[in-house]
Amino acid sequence: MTSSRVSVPLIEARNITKHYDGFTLQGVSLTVEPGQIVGFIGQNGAGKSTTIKALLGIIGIDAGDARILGVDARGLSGADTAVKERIGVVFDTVSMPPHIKIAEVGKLMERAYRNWDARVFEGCLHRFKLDPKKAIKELSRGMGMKLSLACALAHDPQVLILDEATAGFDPMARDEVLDMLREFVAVEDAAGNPQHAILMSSHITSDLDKIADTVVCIDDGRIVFACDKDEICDLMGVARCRATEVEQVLASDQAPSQVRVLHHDYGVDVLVPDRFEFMRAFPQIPCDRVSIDDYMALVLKGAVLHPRARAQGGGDAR
Ligand SMILES: Nc1ncnc2c1ncn2[C@@H]1O[C@H](COP(=O)(O)OP(=O)(O)OP(=O)(O)O)[C@@H](O)[C@H]1O
Repeated sequence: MTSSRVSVPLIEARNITKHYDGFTLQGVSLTVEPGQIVGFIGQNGAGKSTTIKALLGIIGIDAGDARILGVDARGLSGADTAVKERIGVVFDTVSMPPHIKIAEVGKLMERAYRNWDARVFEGCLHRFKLDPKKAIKELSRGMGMKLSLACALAHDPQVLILDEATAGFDPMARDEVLDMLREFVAVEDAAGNPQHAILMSSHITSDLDKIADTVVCIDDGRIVFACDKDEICDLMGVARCRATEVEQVLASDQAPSQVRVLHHDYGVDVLVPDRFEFMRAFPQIPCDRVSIDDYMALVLKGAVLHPRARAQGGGDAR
């Protein structure tokens, strides 16, 4: 942020609850500030799409508060078109009539959106190598997603909400899309204040490693962590220990009050808060950069040990 101005979240969920038979979204809170890309992760069925639909007012919520651009999600469908135009949404499926051609999509969108920018749309088609003469039914899944993203960007949104929208991209297209998302979120007003933000759910955590500022993880309807991505990926480490080395690490002054560990057949992964300090203290133990996948596995499947409590006669806990 280049300004000391207090920024208002562009997307905000506060304690949202939604009950389905067999699943409950339980007090989900998340915020996306101007200039931020927030990655939303979690296992299949964890509640990502339900949260996104609740934020967009596509489904009703039982309790809590969901807002985009300050507008209550409950009133979003009836909101001013000007508000809806400022929200770009891409799901993992294309919901357009199968027989129409890409060029016709542009014409239809031009009529639907006041701020439609045909040059942005055509620029996206060019970058994505999409042929305007192709019909929707002739597009592969990845091509359909590219078209949806082109449409979302061309109506000049302030926020982009992407639900598994990068799943169909090949590696080259993926890098192109990540660049476009970075460009989108870098837009500032004349005073240098960021104007745009992105919330994107994804199972492709390597994409989030590259572009997310914050990573929010949901599991079984609850938020389990919301972390600064750089803190995970740049500072933390995962020490690949043998069983005997774990005791050594836990007994050291370096050990924090809680240590997350994940047992494998071949050893034990130990999450360390500062991998550079750890490598100085234990040069013989390999310690890697933590990927978002590693961190999620350690949090969701690992155990928490309390070395200091153990030293004083306490035990281990989940
Ligand atoms: N309309 C619905 N009626 C009943 N249950 C639903 C409905 N929509 C979603 N669910 C349930 O809510 C839970 C969360 O689903 P959701 O689609 O939010 O998960 P997700 O995290 O997006 O998963 P994935 O990564 O597989 O897309 C699942 O158990 C799902 O079966």
